[in-house]
Amino acid sequence: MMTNQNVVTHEVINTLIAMAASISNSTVLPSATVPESMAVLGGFWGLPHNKNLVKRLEGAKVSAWIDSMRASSPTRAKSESQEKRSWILYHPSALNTFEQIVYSAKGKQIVVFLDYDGTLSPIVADPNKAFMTRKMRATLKGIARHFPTAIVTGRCRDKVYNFVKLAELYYAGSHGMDITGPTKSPKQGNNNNKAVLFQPASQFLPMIDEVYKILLEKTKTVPGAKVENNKFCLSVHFRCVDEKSWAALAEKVRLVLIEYPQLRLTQGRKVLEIRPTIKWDKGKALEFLLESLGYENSNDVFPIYIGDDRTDEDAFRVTNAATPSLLVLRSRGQGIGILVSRVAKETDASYSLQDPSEVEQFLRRLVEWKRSSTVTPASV
Ligand SMILES: O=P(O)(O)OC[C@H]1O[C@H](O[C@H]2O[C@H](CO)[C@@H](O)[C@H](O)[C@H]2O)[C@H](O)[C@@H](O)[C@@H]1O
Repeated sequence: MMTNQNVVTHEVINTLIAMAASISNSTVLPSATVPESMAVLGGFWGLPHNKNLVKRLEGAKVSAWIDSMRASSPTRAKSESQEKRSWILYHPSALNTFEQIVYSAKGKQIVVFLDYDGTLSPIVADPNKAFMTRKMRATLKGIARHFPTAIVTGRCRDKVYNFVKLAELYYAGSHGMDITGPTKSPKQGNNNNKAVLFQPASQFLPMIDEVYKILLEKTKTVPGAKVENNKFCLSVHFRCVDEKSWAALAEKVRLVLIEYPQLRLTQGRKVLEIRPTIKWDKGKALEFLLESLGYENSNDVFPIYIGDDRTDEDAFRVTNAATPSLLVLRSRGQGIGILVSRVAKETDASYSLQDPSEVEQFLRRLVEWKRSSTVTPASV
């Protein structure tokens, strides 16, 4: 006999899939995908929904998003914990291991990839005021003089350009869905770089704009909530929202997204990010840029990727989905990922730095190392 407990509806399965995806890789799968293997669980699609169970699962999904946002922005109290002390053994400071890093890069072309928020600029309450220091800009200028350098960010490309203001860099905005090359040579000469422009999600622009307007409207009653239009993706900010209202805000976002199965959601530092379901992320952007620079299948390149957020894991992590010959960082076995964090976090990065000021120190040492290693005997 069928009881309420064993009634598993299509909707419940979809919610379960979305929850599992949200927990494992922050991905909301298209609602149409119900694995056949799960049908055997019940084999009774179309029977009345168990509304309480559905509600509980939907609530669990919202809680999973919130837990994930919390995990991305843990409190400082944990920074000196035992956990951090053992974590650092596996993710040593890139400053303390600098010599080892540059030794591995010997004879190879270093290419530098940098996330923006939390990596080049400190995290602040107002996303429009996430300025980087002059010192950081000067160091970045030096870096770009010696190595191809790209900013890879969830931000809108124009907005991040206005913060960084360096025309000699590559920019990959909207989580890598909006890529351009330098418009100026780092050495002030002619710009011989081939023009690079890649926008794999252009067809989603009208939908993103539509969802932006809906979210603005739906979230306006939640004090502190902000919705940011990052061109090919959106961010819903929780940082200035009372934690008691986080679940309600996340629920509003969930309800809007039900109507847009072509969009998916990821969690960052007190932010929910909404973007197209295309197979494109910061890792793919890194591969694309290496390829544009002529380093496809090359052993002579040493990419260094520095980032602080969950979305940077796509670049740290092994990926061989689209281009099996190109693997990201660890799997290339020749580059490194550096996580910027004061606390222990699960990561595929090999090294760590504590904050943007340590990132600046690391980059400055890289410039000094390059300068000293290219000094010719005649110029000494
Ligand atoms: O890939 P990123 O460059 O790290 O972009 C991720 C998000 O960064 C920004 O939000 C974060 O920084 C804000 C300013 O410090 C902070 O207020 C917010 O809480 C952080 O999540 C940016 O505003 C978002 O649009 C990006 O998605």
